[in-house]
Amino acid sequence: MSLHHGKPLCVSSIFRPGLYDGQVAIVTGGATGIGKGITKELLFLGCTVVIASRKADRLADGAEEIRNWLQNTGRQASLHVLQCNVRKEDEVKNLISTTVRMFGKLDFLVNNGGGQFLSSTADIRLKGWNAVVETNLTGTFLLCREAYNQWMKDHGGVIVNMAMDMWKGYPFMGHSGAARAGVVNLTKTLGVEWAQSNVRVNAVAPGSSIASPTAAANYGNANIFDAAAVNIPLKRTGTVEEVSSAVCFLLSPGAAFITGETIRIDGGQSFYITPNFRLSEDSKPSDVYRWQSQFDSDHPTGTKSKL
Ligand SMILES: CCC/C=C/C(=O)SCCNC(=O)CCNC(=O)[C@H](O)C(C)(C)COP(=O)([O-])OP(=O)([O-])OC[C@H]1O[C@@H](n2cnc3c(N)ncnc32)[C@H](O)[C@@H]1OP(=O)([O-])[O-]
Ligand SMILES: NC(=O)C1=CN([C@@H]2O[C@H](COP(=O)(O)OP(=O)(O)OC[C@H]3O[C@@H](n4cnc5c(N)ncnc54)[C@H](OP(=O)(O)O)[C@@H]3O)[C@@H](O)[C@H]2O)C=CC1
Repeated sequence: MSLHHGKPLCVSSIFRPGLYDGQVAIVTGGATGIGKGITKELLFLGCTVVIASRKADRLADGAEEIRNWLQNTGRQASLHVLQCNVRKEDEVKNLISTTVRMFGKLDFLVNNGGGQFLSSTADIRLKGWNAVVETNLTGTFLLCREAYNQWMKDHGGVIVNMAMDMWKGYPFMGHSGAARAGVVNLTKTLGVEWAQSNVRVNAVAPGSSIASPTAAANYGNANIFDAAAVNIPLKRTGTVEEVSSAVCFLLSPGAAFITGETIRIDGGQSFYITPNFRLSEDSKPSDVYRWQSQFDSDHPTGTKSKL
């Protein structure tokens, strides 16, 4: 246990220290929110981690914070930063080839980077639809394909993709719901196709409830995640650590016989009834369709013929 301002810093990864010694991982979106949590835990467990996303300043700030955090645990971070927009094929190719060149291998890929904006589906412009689908589905596809073709096909590896609570559709995030459903399906396909190369491919599906300041800023509402708690059977929002531990499990030998799977991390939210974003209270009941009885002669459109 190391000291932090004279006090022991409590680090509580459930996994054994050194579990990922000598391993190399890429975590997209690894400088903020959930991705930062995953990066910290992988580093703490001994992994070399490359974090990658669009914004250089975000990557630099996140890396500095992570390095300081890890130093307080008494470990040296093998943390590296590469700029990459997952929507750009050349940048994805470069991310994988640079990582393999620098570290000699690639054991883990965590496709965490992504997101969307809130909008009724009727109002989404084609450019916005494409931006969200390219970020979440096409970006995941490109990273998986390049990781496989450039390294994992011949050496094995583990991939974890990011889905969301879109199981009942996702009102006001129709673009992302559709893209993440695609990610879940792609995960199953790759789990089967790449099993022959000893590559496992799984996903996690956090509920709409993993509080992080960067995520909340995306919606211009710092409290957006608090509203979710009433809809969660476990009666609270989730933490980045709770997503990270599921990711670390899927990457670990403990999950050696799991592939093509998506794990829900949502406190039971997706099995419960209410979505985060509700329809207008003004909406009227919909039209009813029913058979009319042959005796219903009073009904203006009733039929007297036998059904
Ligand atoms: C809370 C519930 C659960 C939370 C789950 C989470 O995931 S938390 C994680 C939360 N974190 C994240 O989600 C972070 C990552 N997310 C993002 O960076 C963005 O949401 C992105 C995915 C749209 C990419 O953005 P970008 O800047 O690279 O995109 P671009 O410049 O290439 O073109 C974009 C086009 O999309 C449209 N459009 C964009 N915004 C809006 C809007 N507010 N309104 C309407 N439309 C909007 C617009 O058409 C625009 O083009 P235009 O018509 O203006 O020429
Ligand atoms: N928080 C939640 O409740 C939930 C989150 N999720 C998903 O989990 C993931 C992490 O979200 P969270 O940490 O909460 O939110 P953040 O907004 O903090 O994280 C999003 C990350 O993705 C990166 N990113 C966005 N677009 C791209 C791109 N085109 N190329 C590369 N990187 C990109 C961003 O970095 P940069 O801006 O530098 O590119 C940022 O680091 C996302 O996919 C999100 O949609 C899913 C369900 C629920």
